[in-house]
Amino acid sequence: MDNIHLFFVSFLFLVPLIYLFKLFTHQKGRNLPPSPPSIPIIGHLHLINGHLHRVLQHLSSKYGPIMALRFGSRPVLVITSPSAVEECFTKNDIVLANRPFLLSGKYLDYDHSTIGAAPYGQLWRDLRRIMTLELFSTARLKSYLGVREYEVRSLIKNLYQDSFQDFAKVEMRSRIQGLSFNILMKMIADKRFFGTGMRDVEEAGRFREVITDVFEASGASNPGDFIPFLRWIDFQGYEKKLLKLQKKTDRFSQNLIEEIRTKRCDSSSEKGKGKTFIDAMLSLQELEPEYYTDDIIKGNILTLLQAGSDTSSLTIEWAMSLLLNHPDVLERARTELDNYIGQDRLVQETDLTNLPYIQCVVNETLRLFPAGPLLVPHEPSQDCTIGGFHVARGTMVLVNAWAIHRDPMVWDDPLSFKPERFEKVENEGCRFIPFGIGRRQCPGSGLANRVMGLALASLIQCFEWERVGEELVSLSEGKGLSMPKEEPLEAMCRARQRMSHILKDL
Ligand code: HEM
Repeated sequence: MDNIHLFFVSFLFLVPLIYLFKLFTHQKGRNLPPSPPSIPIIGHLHLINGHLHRVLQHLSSKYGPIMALRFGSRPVLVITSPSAVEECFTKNDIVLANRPFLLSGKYLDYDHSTIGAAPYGQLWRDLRRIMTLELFSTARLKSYLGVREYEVRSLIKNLYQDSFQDFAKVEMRSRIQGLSFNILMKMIADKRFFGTGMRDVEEAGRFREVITDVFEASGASNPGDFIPFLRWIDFQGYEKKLLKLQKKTDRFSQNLIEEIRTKRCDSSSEKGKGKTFIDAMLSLQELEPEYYTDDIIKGNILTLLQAGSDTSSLTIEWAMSLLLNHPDVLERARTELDNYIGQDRLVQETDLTNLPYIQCVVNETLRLFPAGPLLVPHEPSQDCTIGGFHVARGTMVLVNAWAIHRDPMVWDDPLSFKPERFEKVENEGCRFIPFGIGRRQCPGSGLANRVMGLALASLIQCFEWERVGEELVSLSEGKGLSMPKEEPLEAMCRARQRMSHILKDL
């Protein structure tokens, strides 16, 4: 046997042996969570075929609500019970506030320098503070109320033009995506794209497609993240794909920054400095240019668009699909609106606190179809215990919110769509976690709830809705981290007679 063959044979035998030895010595004497049998090198990766949240739910039903897996060389912990979630994000909240380093974070999060991907530390704290102040505080949300109402009205007006005479078949996905994208773009760059008839629409359309690709490429979908050897050879060309995506998103966000920079230069007065997220970041850049670089700004623009636009629009699309399949629920929501608002004006965002059933519909949709079915992966910065089990530093922790939301031990009749279940309890605790929990929980939940509530309420108040055919709207899930509906929603829509006098003047 020549040297090369000898090298490969020893490699084949030695690697699994070293791996098993390391595993054994590290784990000896520790109380480890239950785990399915694994295969050397790949661990449990061979079990992952299909939607990850579904596969993990199936495995957890056999191995328990705190289950250990290994994706190649990376240990993974899967949490599927409210009590374990509570322990993770109360006692262990700081330890678990870290994020794992994944390859997508290198390219799409500019070396993990965005609020979503940054490790728990100073940069993350600074970004979270800035975003709370500039985008998510109650005062900030109030100042953007006009933007949200304007965009929802545009959606309604647009639908009215198609449906004022009779029932018309309408495609909903692109309309709703345009709504949430425009709202975010106004907050980020004081710009709206869709519905303007501007040349930017094409550019934004392309960018929206890129965002969908980003969702597909982000997170735990790259085998090279788990088996380092595959990364060396760029298995399936994943790294190349990320690089290509990064180039596209980079150009888009750099252009936005340059536009605002030029506006700020043209106007020397403070008044010329706008109130957008980019303005806020550029003001900070003037004070600390080496800390708040263009790359940091670009990464966070992309994060906001990725985290904020598809999540809300997909949820509205799921909600409309569920309502079409449950006309009784739709009717009850409409009665609530008619009773409280009447027919002399359009519903406004400030009405939402008086429309509890609409909020129940939103919550029930988020329970069945959470846009982050596994939240975003967490990673303990030091060894800790969860449910009495030892969890090593560096383990990727996945919380299966989707499975908890559908657990019959936790919810009554969990697979049925029953918004009224949210009428009884004020605080659902750790069994309802569509926005995560703890210090890394979604900072955009207030914004999302306002947009989803107002959009749904307006669609219900102004239009009659029917399914395109006899059969129910399909509720199959498509590919992607945010669990989109597989087929874009189409529905029959007709403007309500009693609202026509308002709709025709929009
Ligand atoms: C239906 C709408 C939404 C859902 C279901 C949702 C869900 C989530 C979830 C599950 C997480 C991860 C929490 C964790 O790690 O435990 C998250 C994080 C995040 N979300 Fe949302 N989100 C929504 C809308 C938004 C909006 C509108 C924005 C902003 C415009 C936003 C911005 C973020 C950011 C920046 C993070 C990362 C936070 C961090 O790591 O510190 N989200 N979201």
